[in-house]
Amino acid sequence: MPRALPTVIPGRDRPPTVICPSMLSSDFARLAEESQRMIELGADWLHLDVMDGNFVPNLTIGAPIIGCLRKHSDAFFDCHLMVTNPKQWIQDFAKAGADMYTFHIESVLPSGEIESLSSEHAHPAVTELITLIRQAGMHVGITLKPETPVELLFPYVTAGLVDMVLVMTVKPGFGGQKFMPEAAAKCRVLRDKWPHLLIQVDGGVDINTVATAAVFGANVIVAGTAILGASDPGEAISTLRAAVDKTAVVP
Ligand SMILES: O=C(CO)[C@@H](O)[C@H](O)COP(=O)(O)O
Repeated sequence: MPRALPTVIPGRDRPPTVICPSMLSSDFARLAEESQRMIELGADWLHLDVMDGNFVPNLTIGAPIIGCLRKHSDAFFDCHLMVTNPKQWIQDFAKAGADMYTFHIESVLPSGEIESLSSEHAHPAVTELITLIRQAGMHVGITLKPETPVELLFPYVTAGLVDMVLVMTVKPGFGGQKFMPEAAAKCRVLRDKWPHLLIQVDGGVDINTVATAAVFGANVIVAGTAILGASDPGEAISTLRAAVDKTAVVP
């Protein structure tokens, strides 16, 4: 069983704020220590970026490292798969102790077809992948690159097939890039349609840009440089959380 997802607080217009340091910005040689430190400083989840050097031009960690980390941490492992074949790694990640398995829709849909695909009908390859992730005992996250239309995700959210949508606010592949507000605007479209959906943003999120993401409706915040690169990461976590909480309407 994966660790539980946050539940909606009565009277609030969206699910609770979840702060996820991106461990891509940590010293990988000290991953266990750094992960422990993030949780002690108030982080909710650990965001683990998995890159295969093919889907994106960078290579990071895979299931073996995540399995090693699991021996040192009971935290929620939020795994973002930037890989060409997400189906290939499902069992390995489930065994390694991943809680959330977030895949890119672009890695499942044939690239030449993305523009012409319907936003009304689910694609069988995507639903099959979602079923396999769930059967393996993980929560399901779906994500998209900044240039991919958000409407392509609608069939899976409408059908209640996914637990979280990750809106990428940079081109996936590297930490330390500039936040793209036009990509973050996809959160508004999702939040208006699904008030209780977990909506995650990732890429260039810091104390200056987080309010934009939160006003658009994001409640799950990934930050690498802004937390792990801060002189006081605990303060950075609190500041990000407070900025998001401030935008949540309490009637
Ligand atoms: O997935 C990615 C990059 O592809 C991110 O998780 C980055 O690691 C975020 O880093 P910052 O932009 O916050 O430095």
